[in-house]
Amino acid sequence: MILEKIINKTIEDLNLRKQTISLEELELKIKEGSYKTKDVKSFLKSSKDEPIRIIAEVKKASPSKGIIKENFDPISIAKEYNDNGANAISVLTESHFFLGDLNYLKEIKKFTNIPLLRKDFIVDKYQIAEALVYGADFVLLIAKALNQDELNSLYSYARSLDLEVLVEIHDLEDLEKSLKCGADIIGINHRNLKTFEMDMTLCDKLIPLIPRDKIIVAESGVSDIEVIKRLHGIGADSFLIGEHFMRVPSIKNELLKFKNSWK
Ligand SMILES: O=C(O)c1ccccc1NCC(=O)[C@H](O)[C@H](O)COP(=O)(O)O
Repeated sequence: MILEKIINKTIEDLNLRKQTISLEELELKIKEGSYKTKDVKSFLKSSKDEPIRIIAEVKKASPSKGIIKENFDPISIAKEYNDNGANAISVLTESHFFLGDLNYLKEIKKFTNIPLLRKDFIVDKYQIAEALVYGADFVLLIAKALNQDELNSLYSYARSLDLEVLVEIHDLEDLEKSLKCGADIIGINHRNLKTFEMDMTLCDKLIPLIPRDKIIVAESGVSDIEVIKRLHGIGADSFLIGEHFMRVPSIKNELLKFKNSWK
């Protein structure tokens, strides 16, 4: 199963990185440094002035599609996102299956004025401390990859560092877990991470069950202005879009089109 495979590899890598710098050392760095995070919720919550919020992803490859973007330049992609109305940038940092890199976060942080998401398979506090040190403003926690205690503990740890958390769900059981851990930002991933199957009707089933004060992010498979309009109409605040932006001739045009789709 792909999710298990990714997580096993993640843990292997993590154990290697811990030999170079320990969690205690990372935490000391955080204590002695000045790592200020942005107010992520204000960037992701739909408002009258700006109803459609976009989290644009820097994504070279994926387990379901293989290489998505040849001649991948994460810096110029992130610049285009930052300069053309994206509300946040999702930076894939997983290196084996998505060909991401933690250093992309650090580099992208230097010139962006919108929040950065560390998009990875987080199973350990260590990755959360790393996320802050490398420049993230928020982290992804995947409900399907964690039991309730793990989710609660990683969530609290992230919040204790002032990192916001996007809790990703795919079904009712995940939704219950996300609410129990106190998530304020809930991502509904249309993609089943175990089978890669897409269910673009998932928001219709899950959004009505989510308290109205939560920020809702529709994730994966979004490439169409009609889908954005429809999902916004039923309550989605933000849209996490990766592959589509990697394939279009002009990210700028596509971002503008999506952001204005409510008009
Ligand atoms: O993208 C995949 O194939 C994938 C496979 C297994 C686990 C996670 C996966 N993707 C992570 C994501 O959630 C997406 O990168 C993100 O939602 C953007 O999706 P898309 O717009 O479809 O690229």
